[in-house]
Amino acid sequence: MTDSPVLLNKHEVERCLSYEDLIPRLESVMGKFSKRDSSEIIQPVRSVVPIAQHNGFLGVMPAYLAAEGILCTKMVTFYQRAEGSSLPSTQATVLLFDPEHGHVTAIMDGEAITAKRTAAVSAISAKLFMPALSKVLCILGSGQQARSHYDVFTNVFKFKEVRVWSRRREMAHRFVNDLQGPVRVCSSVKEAVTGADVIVTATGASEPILFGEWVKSGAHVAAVGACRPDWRELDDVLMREAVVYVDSREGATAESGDIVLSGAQVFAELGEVINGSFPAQREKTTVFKSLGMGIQDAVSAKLVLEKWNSEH
Ligand SMILES: NC(=O)c1ccc[n+]([C@@H]2O[C@H](COP(=O)([O-])OP(=O)(O)OC[C@H]3O[C@@H](n4cnc5c(N)ncnc54)[C@H](O)[C@@H]3O)[C@@H](O)[C@H]2O)c1
Ligand SMILES: O=C(O)[C@@H]1CCCCN1
Repeated sequence: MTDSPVLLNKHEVERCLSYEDLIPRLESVMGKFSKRDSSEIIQPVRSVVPIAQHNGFLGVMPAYLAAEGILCTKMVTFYQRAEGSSLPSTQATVLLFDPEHGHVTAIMDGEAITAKRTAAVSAISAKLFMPALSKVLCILGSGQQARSHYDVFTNVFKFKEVRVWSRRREMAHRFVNDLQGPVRVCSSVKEAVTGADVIVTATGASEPILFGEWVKSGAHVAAVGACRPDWRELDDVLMREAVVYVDSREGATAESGDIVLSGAQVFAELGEVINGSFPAQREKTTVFKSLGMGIQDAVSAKLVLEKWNSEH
């Protein structure tokens, strides 16, 4: 008989996962992924089941990291919510397995993992691609991802000014009221992004909200939303003028409306830059198009379980 799986709720997962531990693990696994060595990492593009009646999707995200002994899958639902809805748009559960025997070792909340690992990967992109003397950070959106991006970006970097825009101004004010530091609420995307060095787009938009004509030359955009092949956050001008980096080329080709519909060329994966096989073109306008990967959830879940095991 195997032991029952460990069950970890959102609070426990949040407590056991620090950006300090997460960032180097993500850099390492994304570098390994980009070597495409299937004896080391297997991670197919996620399977997505549309839930058309309810404007939602179910995604299944398996990954096997042989050398680290991690077998994992995340199951994630994401919905386009009506404006004003208080329901979360993204919900997830992560399962860790014993790779040798196949039983489940842990079942944990995936919302905290999704929030933190996505923001940590965006911070890695900013570390590589943002202008050398970046002073102004702008966040578009005021939901879960906006919050985790605020946390890690203000922790890892020192910005002189942080701005936020949300389609409902009162939500931007609520976002700011929950934070410690000063943040300027902007009333339009144009106002928010003008002159910004780093722009995070973390919205549920399915049409472009960020236009290239507003983006300062040399700025870095970490684009987190628009994770369906017919959804957009960024316009064609921005996509065609920027140097475009992605987390996974296969994922981007299958799922990113910003890439597929604009016809933009992908320059490199983040892992390829980490490995030194492609350069970080920091002096140019850059877009990091994030879609999310099972390997990111897998190393995050392993960190959570290691920390929890060390305490019990
Ligand atoms: N790249 C990844 O790995 C990854 C991971 C998780 C979530 N996401 C995506 O990131 C986005 C944000 O996720 P979240 O969990 O923060 O969601 P959330 O529901 O907590 O927040 C969504 C934000 O987007 C805004 N928004 C919704 N529709 C909009 C529209 N049409 N125009 C402008 N703003 C709009 C909302 O007002 C809110 O501020 C979603 O698209 C989600 O699918 C990506
Ligand atoms: O990688 C993820 O977890 C997310 C879930 C929501 C849609 C986009 N990708």
